[in-house]
Amino acid sequence: MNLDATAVTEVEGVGSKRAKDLASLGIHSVADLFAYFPYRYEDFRLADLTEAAHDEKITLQGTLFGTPSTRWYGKKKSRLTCRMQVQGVTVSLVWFNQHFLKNKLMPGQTITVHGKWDAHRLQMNVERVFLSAEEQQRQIGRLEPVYSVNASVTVSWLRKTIAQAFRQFGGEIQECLPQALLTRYKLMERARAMMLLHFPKGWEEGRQARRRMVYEELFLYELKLMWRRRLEKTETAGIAHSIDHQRLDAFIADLPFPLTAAQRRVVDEILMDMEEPERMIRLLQGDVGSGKTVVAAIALYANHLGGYQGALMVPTEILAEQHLHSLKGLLEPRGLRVIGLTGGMKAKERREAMGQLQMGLADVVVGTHALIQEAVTYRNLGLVITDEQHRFGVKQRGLLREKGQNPDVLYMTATPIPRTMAITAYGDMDVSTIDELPAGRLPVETYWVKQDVWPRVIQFIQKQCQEKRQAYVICPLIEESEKVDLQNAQSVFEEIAQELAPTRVGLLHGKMAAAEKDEVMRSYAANEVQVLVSTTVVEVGVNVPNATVMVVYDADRFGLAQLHQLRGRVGRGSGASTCILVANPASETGVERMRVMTETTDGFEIARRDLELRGPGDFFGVRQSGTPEFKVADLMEDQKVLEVARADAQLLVKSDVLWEKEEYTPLRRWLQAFENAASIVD
Ligand SMILES: Nc1ncnc2c1ncn2[C@@H]1O[C@H](COP(=O)(O)OP(=O)(O)OP(=O)(O)O)[C@@H](O)[C@H]1O
Repeated sequence: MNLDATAVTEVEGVGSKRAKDLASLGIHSVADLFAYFPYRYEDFRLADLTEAAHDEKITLQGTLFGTPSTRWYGKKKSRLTCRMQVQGVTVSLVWFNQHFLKNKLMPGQTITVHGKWDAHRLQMNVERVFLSAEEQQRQIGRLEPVYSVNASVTVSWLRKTIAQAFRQFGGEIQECLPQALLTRYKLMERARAMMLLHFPKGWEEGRQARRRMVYEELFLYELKLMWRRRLEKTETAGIAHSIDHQRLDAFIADLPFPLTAAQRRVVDEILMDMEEPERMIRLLQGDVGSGKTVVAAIALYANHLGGYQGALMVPTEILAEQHLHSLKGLLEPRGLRVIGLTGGMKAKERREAMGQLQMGLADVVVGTHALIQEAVTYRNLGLVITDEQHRFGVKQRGLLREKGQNPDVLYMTATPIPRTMAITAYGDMDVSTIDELPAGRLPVETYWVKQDVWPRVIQFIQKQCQEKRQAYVICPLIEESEKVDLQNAQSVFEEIAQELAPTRVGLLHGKMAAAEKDEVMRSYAANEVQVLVSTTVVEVGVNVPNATVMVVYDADRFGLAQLHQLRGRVGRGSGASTCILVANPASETGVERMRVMTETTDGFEIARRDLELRGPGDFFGVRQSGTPEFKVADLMEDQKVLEVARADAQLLVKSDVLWEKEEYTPLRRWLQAFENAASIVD
């Protein structure tokens, strides 16, 4: 029996109305119902009063004494109190708006209560009460599942429905993991684990059930990634680039600076991949300012030497402009033709650029998403380098494949992420890391100041400008408060322009026309404008090495990853740089963020602290879409399991047993179903 194909209406007590309610929670089949796990458990084990923590929910059993009393607040609101002797201590019980209980509470009676414990007043705010002996016996020691529900479904109805589903269909739950893995990790069977996750008999059993389901979830996830990678690598043959190493080495030797050891290493990794006939799908991660652009330029040149066109795709037009400029500088002296292609270009220019790509007149193109739109065709695209921000997913790779192109792909990310995150987010890629900054870089001195010293911050900027340095002043802008934020940026701009006159100050924000933005950015890069007041459009990738001051206004409104990116806009040359965070944080997290920023400039460390402060869900929410929400696994807690599951999946994808042994049939089916779907979904 296929539980995925069994509708919830097959469960007794679920009619079409109820099925609709369940659908609103994303539950359609019996399998969905089983996989709708509780997010926590109500604990009905009796608490030890000496250990009960303040504000925690606990369960107590004791003997009532004295008479309960009710106090009324108006006609509807009441507060019922009663005293109870528990483990030799007198505690007070409080019920809100349940005056009708008064007659049921008899002095001398033993009852069990559950609710929030106030350890200072020795008082419980009672949520559940169990009066009869049978009721108490049934409830004490239980762990009751709590589900996330909405207005149309209650927790208790869901609990009952899931229990009913187990009675009818629990026996149909199929094992999906091979026996070898179950034995190796002493994992319990799938059916039992699912049952116990919903209805644990005790904590230890619950823990074991969870362990099993976490492993399964992470293993299947990794297996899917490994499988996708294998499909892409083997079934779609890549390009075995033939690279003229002599000319490439000459190019590298002619760069204005020697490569760092880390750059050299990642260049070798990339070249090796390119020379292989298998398709390259590689992630290049490096901290801000670590010099990824030049690595990209080298790869593009190598690709050209093998006779192919290359593309560099970036998230904003400003960046496209900047990279176009620097790639032209590096590659045109070598005889390459480098062109730009963005959505903001005039129709005629666009047509011209597209024509050059189609005819093979252009060797390298730099642009935004416009690069892979349907109308754009390439003569022979051999390498696409792209930015993490708009992940060039399976869908986009498919788009190119449909055009008969199967280029190598290199992703660049300036948000270094901890290893576990990299494994989950980029599990289907190889990873190269630049873990070293160019020599001579001074760490950016970072200060956190309160808003009342703003005039002194302006003075500081002025002083730097007198020394011919440049400064950024960044103001937050978010959609919800866009209007006010824009006004704010505007008035900060006016204030600074006035204070610093005749120093030239520029303003940049996302609402400006593309040409206007380009012009402001160009004049800033050329040092015609010395101070740039901007909303976050400069966050990623902008490179103006002469800028040495970064002021972030209302810094607590930015996340850590963003602050790190912003700070990375300075300290890109040999001059000493300063970052000033102006903030009066309203929350503890805000304070903590400021603290982290002043304590470290290491992007990996900041990513780790960010993760601690926000939890992985959020981390991905901002940076990545398309990263899975796990049902049971928790990336922070289950890192080790993830690593193990990944290694197991990697091994299995390469091994023959997957295809030959009977016990692997469920996994095989699962992968094949996924293979069929892979062409439709990303
Ligand atoms: N090996 C090197 N030695 C000295 N300077 C270097 C070296 N590599 C790169 N640079 C310079 O360092 C600066 C930063 O490089 P780049 O713009 O490539 O950084 P990035 O890794 O793209 O950083 P971000 O992600 O912050 O934009 C540039 O001005 C570049 O010319």
